[in-house]
Amino acid sequence: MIDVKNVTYSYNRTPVLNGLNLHEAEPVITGLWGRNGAGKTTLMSLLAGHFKPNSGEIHVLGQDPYNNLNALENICYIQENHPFGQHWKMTDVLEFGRYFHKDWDQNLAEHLTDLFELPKKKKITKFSKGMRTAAQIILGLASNAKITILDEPTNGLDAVKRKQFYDALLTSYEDNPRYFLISTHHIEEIQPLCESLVVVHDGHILLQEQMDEIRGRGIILSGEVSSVEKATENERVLETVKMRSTVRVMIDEVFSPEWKTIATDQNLAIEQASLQDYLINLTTNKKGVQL
Ligand SMILES: Nc1ncnc2c1ncn2[C@@H]1O[C@H](COP(=O)(O)OP(=O)(O)OP(=O)(O)O)[C@@H](O)[C@H]1O
Repeated sequence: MIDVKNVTYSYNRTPVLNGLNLHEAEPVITGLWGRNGAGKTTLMSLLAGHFKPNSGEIHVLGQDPYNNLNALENICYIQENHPFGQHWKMTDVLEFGRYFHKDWDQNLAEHLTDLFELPKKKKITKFSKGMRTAAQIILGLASNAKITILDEPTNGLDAVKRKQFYDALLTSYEDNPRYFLISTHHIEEIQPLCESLVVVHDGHILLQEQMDEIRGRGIILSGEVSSVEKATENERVLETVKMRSTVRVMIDEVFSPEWKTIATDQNLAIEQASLQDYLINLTTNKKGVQL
């Protein structure tokens, strides 16, 4: 579905993506995570054909998306602040969607407009932030595009609306499996929806894995310094927090019965790291924090 090979991209000679590779052959809901400025939006813009890579190749459904109307027929990219026309109302948004997306689902668009309680006759410029976001979501889901890219789609949505969006996304995906790439800073919340996760860091893909596998990663051990050191001496330590005579470390391992046994043997407390904390530690160097 998408194939990104060795792509580099710079803004005014400042490199942002640096030999980035990403491949996905099947329809899947993929979460895209990275720290601020990691390059998520740049990657999404390249996939949507908005930019041309400085070097490397991008193929979306077998075609180079840059300046390619044929390829763009199958791509729906909803930016964080999607540009709506100055005088647009919801009826214009739905009209726009119907015009630009050949697989547009008008019934779904109408249903979601009602579900999100969006007034049809009010100008989008007069919408609240959450209402604008909901309008963007409607464009993204009802497009039915084979490649649907959503940049921070839940920004400004309250908890009820976020749940409605997740349910609508899953139902729409079950009806019509396609490639969804969804960038987020709130990985804990969207991880149940995602079958895979891509992490961008330092201009390349740090991780591309099945969500089920990543969910199990990150173990936190705490106890006496010497016992923790013994248990973790051959491990990749992602974070160390010293508290007088005890220490708390996160290691890059899968939470397992074997590790529970090791912890019990060494008289250590053990817990599974949250996905968010694991990813933050994977992309920062927080070793040696002293409390
Ligand atoms: N139009 C631009 N001109 C110059 N530099 C830019 C431009 N857009 C982005 N950048 C820079 O490129 C880098 C990557 O930005 P990008 O928006 O792709 O990151 P991101 O992962 O989406 O970040 P965030 O999570 O903060 O939205 C940042 O250092 C940013 O300052």
